[in-house]
Amino acid sequence: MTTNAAAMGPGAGMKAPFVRITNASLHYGEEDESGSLALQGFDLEIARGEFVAVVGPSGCGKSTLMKLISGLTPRSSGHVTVDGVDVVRPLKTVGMAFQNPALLPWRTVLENVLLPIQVVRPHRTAFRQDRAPFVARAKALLAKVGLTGTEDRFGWQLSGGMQQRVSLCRALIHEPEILLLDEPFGALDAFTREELWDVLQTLWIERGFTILLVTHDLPEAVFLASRVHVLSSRPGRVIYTTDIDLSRPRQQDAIFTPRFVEYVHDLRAHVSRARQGT
Ligand SMILES: Nc1ncnc2c1ncn2[C@@H]1O[C@H](COP(=O)(O)OP(=O)(O)OP(=O)(O)O)[C@@H](O)[C@H]1O
Repeated sequence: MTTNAAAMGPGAGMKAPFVRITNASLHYGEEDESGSLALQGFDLEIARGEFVAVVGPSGCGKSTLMKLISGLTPRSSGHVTVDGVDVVRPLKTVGMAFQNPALLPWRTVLENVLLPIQVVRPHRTAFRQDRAPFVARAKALLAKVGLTGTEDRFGWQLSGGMQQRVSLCRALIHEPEILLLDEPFGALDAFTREELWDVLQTLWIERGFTILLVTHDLPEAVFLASRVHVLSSRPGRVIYTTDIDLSRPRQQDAIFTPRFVEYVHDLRAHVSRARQGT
């Protein structure tokens, strides 16, 4: 593995793992044949501020990994800690975005972005007392992703790419320490997707939070992440890890360079082997 600090970005050089998963398993339902063993013998460490991507065959447990780290579904065995805290219930320090932006249609863009603040303690109480700082924060985030002027519109009045930008703002409004992204750009056309790569990379470079990105798109993983993990077929575990030693900020042209293509080919070979179970 390579460890070029310039390429690794804000999280580079920080040793203590922010996320630590040790020999974890996650079993849905009963632990007999009626259930489903999604993850087994799972080990993973993510440094604070690191941008990590996870790729692997369909159904190998990538989304389950998100649930494991966020505490939405508890592990069946092993250890999972985030910032040294045992994950046994849903964490408040997590922001999440999915392939489907799932904006509430009766709420405006601004109200959608503010939703986590209105739901999650302790922000809820502070919000009731004084909305202004939160509204200012939401507007600043919308400006950051190029959506100034859309605050009073509804999600269904926006394009898919714009909705996904709103979803990113909603995931970030409570200033989470870790952002979990489950194929957030999977439903978008190629040009919009690449625009959002830039938006996400800029947000990460500026704010330095930890990101775990699940994606089927290998160029997306290589463009965005500093480290990519490949999972085995179900039950998933990490079978291959590579550091992406490309300088930041990465430009769209980078995807045509031989080194970029080499990373993608290497990952494709490992995912292909994982699919075949070899
Ligand atoms: N709530 C659930 N109850 C039972 N089994 C589940 C549940 N959620 C996921 N599974 C099973 O766990 C396994 C891993 O699912 P998961 O969604 O984590 O995979 P994935 O890698 O994200 O899939 P994909 O790449 O297709 O999105 C699959 O076999 C799936 O059917």
